[in-house]
Amino acid sequence: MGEAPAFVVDHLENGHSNGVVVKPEYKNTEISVDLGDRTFLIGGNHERNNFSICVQIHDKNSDNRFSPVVLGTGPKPSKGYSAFVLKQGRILVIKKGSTPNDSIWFLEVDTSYVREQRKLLGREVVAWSKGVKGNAEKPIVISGPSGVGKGTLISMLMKEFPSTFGFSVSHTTRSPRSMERDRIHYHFADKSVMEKDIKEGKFLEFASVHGNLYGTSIESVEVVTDSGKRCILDIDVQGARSVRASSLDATFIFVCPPSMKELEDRLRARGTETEEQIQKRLRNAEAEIKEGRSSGIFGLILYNDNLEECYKKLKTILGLDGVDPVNGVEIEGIDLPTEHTVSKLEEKIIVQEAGDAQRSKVVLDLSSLNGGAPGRTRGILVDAIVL
Ligand SMILES: Nc1ncnc2c1ncn2[C@@H]1O[C@H](COP(=O)(O)OP(=O)(O)OP(=O)(O)O)[C@@H](O)[C@H]1O
Ligand SMILES: Nc1nc2c(ncn2[C@@H]2O[C@H](COP(=O)(O)O)[C@@H](O)[C@H]2O)c(=O)[nH]1
Repeated sequence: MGEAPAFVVDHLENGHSNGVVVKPEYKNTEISVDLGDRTFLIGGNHERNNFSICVQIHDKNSDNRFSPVVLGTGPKPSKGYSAFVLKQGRILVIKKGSTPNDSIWFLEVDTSYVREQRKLLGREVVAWSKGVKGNAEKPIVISGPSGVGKGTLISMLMKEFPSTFGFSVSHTTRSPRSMERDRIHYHFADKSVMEKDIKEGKFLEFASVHGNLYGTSIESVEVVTDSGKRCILDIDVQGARSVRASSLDATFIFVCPPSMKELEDRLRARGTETEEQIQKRLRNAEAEIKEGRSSGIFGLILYNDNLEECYKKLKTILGLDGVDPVNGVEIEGIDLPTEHTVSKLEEKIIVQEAGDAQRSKVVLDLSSLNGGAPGRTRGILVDAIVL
């Protein structure tokens, strides 16, 4: 299928008022993007005020204008936008006068992730994904029964490679253990709040595990990827299955204990659960190990018998043998001229500095895009030219 034609950027004169005060500098900055029998109205900040620009949909057939569920953290309001319809149900949005790390965004309106979420939520859905230069390593999903040593292995990895890996801090409704701190080990959440956030599509995955609710918010993954680090998720098998079914491309690792007896000994020695909870976790472990080994979710299975040996194998499969632990991946932002005009030539976007003096030009090559919501859109190749 060919690429849809570039759309027309309309600056709507009147903005929209539904009772929320709009900052004067962001008034009248809404743009409209035509896509089939719908117009996407992007910009202004009448709904979410200063936090993220607003998205509304105008259905041309019914002449109805409504607000979809907007997933992901979107761009902050700006003094102007340009947009282009790309193939595969995405709209490229370029901000004027923004910081390098907030300049390029993709609004997904009909990608497989959006279609999946639409089905799940039973409502119209769009999703924001920030555009970043180059490619980063895939997130790592680590699963395994409780007490097998996932947390221990992840801590070793983060200690040795502090600037390479970042931990996705999950939400849970279970109570904190004595050494656990809110927002470091988990976001300890109220069940009703977490359920509401799940309904609003804020979670990449969630599951009921050993009697409590656990989940990975989209924001938790974004925080890590935005810091330029490779994201590690410590989640149960049900969660791993959901991530596998999502559009997040990840490396899946399952950790097995040497025996059930050893698993039980480790859980007891950890001393964090009551006898009743230990029994529940051990009962669940049998099914988890069976599924972890046979479901095809996990591309890699590690046996955590001797901790040092297991850690060495983990580093080997992550390609970390002989890697300098100090240097992490750095994601650079995309620096655009503050005032600019934008044009599109096939899969290249040309951003030209406005004005008569020596003008700089930035060419964004979108031919190798990958990733996308939930998370970042990667693979933008950038050429900066000073004329
Ligand atoms: N290879 C090993 N040999 C002996 N003890 C180990 C080994 N790996 C981890 N342990 C110990 O086992 C206990 C459980 O480990 P850890 O807390 O990392 O498990 P986990 O898989 O993260 O559990 P949960 O899913 O409940 O969070 C800890 O006390 C840890 O020190
Ligand atoms: N599906 C998810 N599972 C998660 C998440 N965070 C943790 N977990 C799993 O829960 C059990 C129990 O953890 P504990 O801290 O109470 O011992 C463990 O297997 C974790 O992997 C999550 O966000 N989603």
